[in-house]
Amino acid sequence: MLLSALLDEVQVLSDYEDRDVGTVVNDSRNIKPGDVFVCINGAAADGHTFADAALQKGASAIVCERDLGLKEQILVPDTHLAYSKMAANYYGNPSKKLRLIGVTGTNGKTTTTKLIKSVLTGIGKKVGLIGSIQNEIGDEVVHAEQTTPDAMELEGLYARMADAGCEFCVMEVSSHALDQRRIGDSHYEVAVFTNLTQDHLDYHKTMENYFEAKAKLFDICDSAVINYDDPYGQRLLKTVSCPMSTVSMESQDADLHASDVVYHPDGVEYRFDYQGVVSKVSFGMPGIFSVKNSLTAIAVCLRLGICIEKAVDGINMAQGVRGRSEIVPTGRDFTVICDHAHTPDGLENILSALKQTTRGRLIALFGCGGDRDRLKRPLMAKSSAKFADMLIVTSDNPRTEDPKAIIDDILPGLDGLDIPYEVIVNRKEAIFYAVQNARPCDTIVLAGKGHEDYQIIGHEKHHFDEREIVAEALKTLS
Ligand SMILES: CC(=O)N[C@H]1[C@@H](OP(=O)(O)OP(=O)(O)OC[C@H]2O[C@@H](n3ccc(=O)[nH]c3=O)[C@H](O)[C@@H]2O)O[C@H](CO)[C@@H](O)[C@@H]1O[C@H](C)C(=O)N[C@@H](C)C(=O)N[C@H](CCC(=O)O)C(=O)O
Ligand SMILES: Nc1ncnc2c1ncn2[C@@H]1O[C@H](COP(=O)(O)OP(=O)(O)OP(=O)(O)O)[C@@H](O)[C@H]1O
Ligand SMILES: N[C@H](CCC[C@H](N)C(=O)O)C(=O)O
Ligand SMILES: [Mg+2]
Repeated sequence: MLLSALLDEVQVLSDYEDRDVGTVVNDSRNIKPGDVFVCINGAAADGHTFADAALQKGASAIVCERDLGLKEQILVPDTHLAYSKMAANYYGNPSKKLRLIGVTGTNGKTTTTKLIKSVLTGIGKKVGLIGSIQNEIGDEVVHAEQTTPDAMELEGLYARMADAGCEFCVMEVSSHALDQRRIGDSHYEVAVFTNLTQDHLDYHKTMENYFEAKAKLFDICDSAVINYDDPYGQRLLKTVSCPMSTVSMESQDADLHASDVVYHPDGVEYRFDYQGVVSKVSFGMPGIFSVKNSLTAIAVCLRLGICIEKAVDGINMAQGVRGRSEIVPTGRDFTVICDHAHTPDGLENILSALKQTTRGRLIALFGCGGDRDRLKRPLMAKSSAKFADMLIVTSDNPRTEDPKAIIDDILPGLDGLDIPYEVIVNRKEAIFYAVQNARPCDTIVLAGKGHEDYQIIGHEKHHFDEREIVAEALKTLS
């Protein structure tokens, strides 16, 4: 591809000689001869320091933000932006061939995107999906390493979706991706805001920065669906200028308002009113957030022009989502639930929901991810203690942190609270303990890892599937 074509619509501040180049790469370790290396000043390193290494591996051009004194350099004002635009150019701007739906918010992105895809697929549409569990091109599954992938991977996925005939792409848009401009010039037919509660302050530092990152999605969309009950949702309502629908469980002022909610151990039922038409939903995932996420998915479908009956039918037929309130079979008189709650708000939601349907003790097993927001750790303990009868504090993905030090950050959240708890650092041993000590009618919630089938210790991923571990633990029972 010609360098000039790759740089189409990229603001370039220096002269360069046009030539054929290879692909666009932002990691010097992956350079092949002829590639263009883009220097990104990241959280852990400054890509500009790897320009020489990239040249030694045969890079044909170096895109950078500051003068490196190299004849191969191409100066741009913002390399994040240049990288994502070059990625789009490399793949022929495939997002323009798709109807994009972007979902952002602290919790509920994976569940809501899955539900939207489910409704669209149910009416015969071919749909791509990008998110934390996996990426999907119709029925084809593509491994996902991140919630919102790096720009080259993202544009590559868009291209595969467009080639495969997908009309829609439903995607989770993380605050990191918005901040790092991984999504480039993607433009969304519908942008969705689920909620904003504490997470990722290691990266964003303040809730205000975190909110501002999320709010960027609403500058690049044709229409929006916003959670009316969330204080940050209320702030968005005042600033977003495109057409929008609001969803609420609390206020009749919202465009879609859920009422007459009935919680079952395995699902929810509710009614909602939309422009004077009352519809009834019966959705097979439990908990208050299942009402919120399904109502949000319905609002998105209405924005896409799908009729209300088809949207509601789609939700009524939708399957649960892996690792979200997932019941792990035990064949015993106690229940094990595997859930991805990994924030104070997520834990409060799952545990308050299960409290209503648990006749025995509600036991919450959780840890906190390493190399992630430290400030949320004691708050997660406090949230769990609000509704659980007993806690088992253990590890999540310790990553490069000492698991015991993470637990030391969690425990102060329990100071002064009268709740029994056990600390078992090894998560497998903790799950064994929970299963071996379960009593009739207890519910054990394995929180935090959900769909993950691995545990990250240091920089390594080890196979760790909670469903398998529960099955192993059950075999030890008499
Ligand atoms: C904090 C964060 O988001 N970091 C992401 C970011 O890395 P970065 O730009 O900060 O990279 P860096 O390590 O500082 O290096 C700077 C530059 O030097 C380059 N480099 C580095 C070393 C070298 O030898 N040569 C070289 O060229 C790097 O490739 C990079 O371009 O860009 C990288 C490429 O896209 C990502 O892989 C990386 O994700 C890291 C692994 C990560 O853990 N991200 C998490 C926090 C994340 O993004 N999570 C959200 C989920 C949020 C949610 O929904 O809850 C997500 O969207 O997945
Ligand atoms: N609307 C919601 N509000 C609050 N909590 C929710 C909501 N939906 C789901 N949850 C809780 O949060 C957990 C994570 O949900 P989900 O995976 O859908 O969120 P996410 O935004 O995709 O998370 P991630 O940050 O990992 O991408 C669920 O397992 C559930 O416990
Ligand atoms: N998308 C979230 C997922 C967290 C999952 C939890 N298991 C953890 O490792 O903290 C993150 O990357 O922060
Ligand atoms: Mg997700």
